[in-house]
Amino acid sequence: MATAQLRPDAADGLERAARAVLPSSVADFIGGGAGEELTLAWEQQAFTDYALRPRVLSGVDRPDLSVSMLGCAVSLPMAVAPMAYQRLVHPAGELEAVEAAGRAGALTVVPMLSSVGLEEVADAAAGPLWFQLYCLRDREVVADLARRAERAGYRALVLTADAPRLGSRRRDLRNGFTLPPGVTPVNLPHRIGGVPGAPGTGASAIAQHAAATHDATFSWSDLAWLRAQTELPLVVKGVLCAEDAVRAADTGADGIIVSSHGGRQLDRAVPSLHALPEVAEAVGDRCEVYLDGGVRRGTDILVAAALGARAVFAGRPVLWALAAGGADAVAELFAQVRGELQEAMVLAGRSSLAGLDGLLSPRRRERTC
Ligand SMILES: Cc1cc2nc3c(=O)[nH]c(=O)nc-3n(C[C@H](O)[C@H](O)[C@H](O)COP(=O)(O)O)c2cc1C
Ligand SMILES: CC(C)CC(=O)C(=O)O
Repeated sequence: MATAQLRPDAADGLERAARAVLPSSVADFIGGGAGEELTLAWEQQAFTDYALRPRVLSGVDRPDLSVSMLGCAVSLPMAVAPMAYQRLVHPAGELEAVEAAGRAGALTVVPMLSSVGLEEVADAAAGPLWFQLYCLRDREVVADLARRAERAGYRALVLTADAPRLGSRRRDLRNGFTLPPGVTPVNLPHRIGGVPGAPGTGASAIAQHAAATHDATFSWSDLAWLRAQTELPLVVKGVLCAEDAVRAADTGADGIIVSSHGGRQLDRAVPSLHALPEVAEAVGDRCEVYLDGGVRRGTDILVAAALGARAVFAGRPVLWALAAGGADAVAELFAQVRGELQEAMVLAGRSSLAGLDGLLSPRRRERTC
């Protein structure tokens, strides 16, 4: 697909273009959420609960979009969220997204369940990488992945804490979602790497794999154990309240990603944007605070930054872009978001993301949740 076609409407246009080329079960896996998909819908709606209060005659011509993410200098405060099995949407999988993000000056979180090996991804990357881990029953596998990521040059570890089991994703259950041949969790050792297929059984293969490998007993003491396994900065992903944010900071986390997992885990969970202010206030300068969920355009980044996020992560739009046009389309998505953020900052009279006090006005209407 020619990238010029993507310009008019990056978020929606990319999804349409991707759906035209993807098998419907894969599009459902990407686009779907848990339960009635209420949190999935709320994630994007939450951004419309805020209006911007622009300042005029501020003389802002070229706003500074750069930020440091746990010591990684990036030129855009939007990074790629960890998303499993990217070869589902593009033959080069994670390599393609990492190339585009690097080109755009953005950071990428490579998922534990990548479909290209974590070392191969690191070798190909131009930009900074973090590595994501799930809370697995087999602690030795977790420790070994942490060591491999450190050796390969990843700059931080992200522990996804909101998936003691997989949320009930009804679309995947209905479709009997399976991974096609050649798309496998290559980072995992053989003993836990198999993802059983379930076509026609009404079961989701990835839910079965998570049931066999994720550990719901993983707790704060295990986070302390992981902290002791690595010199890398440690980020906890999936925090949605002040209490857990403080606990994470007390246990040695360096960063927190406020996230509802894109509405894919606990349905009716508070959308991440609504949880962000209490988390940011609770941890102050003790941890770097990030957000994902529903970020689709430059103005979303501005709202999240004004509520306390140092940077944001984008999930589904990157996969839609990857499916629609590979690295070029992902790069185009980043370019579009960069342009939108620059425009919004000039028009709002804000020269940097650190100076957003007084930018937001709550919209006076019923909250959506
Ligand atoms: C297809 C897909 C796969 C995902 N896989 C993972 C994963 O392996 N690990 C993880 O921590 N989060 C995973 N996520 C959640 C994302 O990291 C992120 O929290 C979410 O997509 C953000 O919401 P957004 O899609 O609205 O941007 C996945 C999300 C999608 C859509
Ligand atoms: C394969 C899954 C464990 C990854 C995923 O879909 C998710 O985390 O949302």
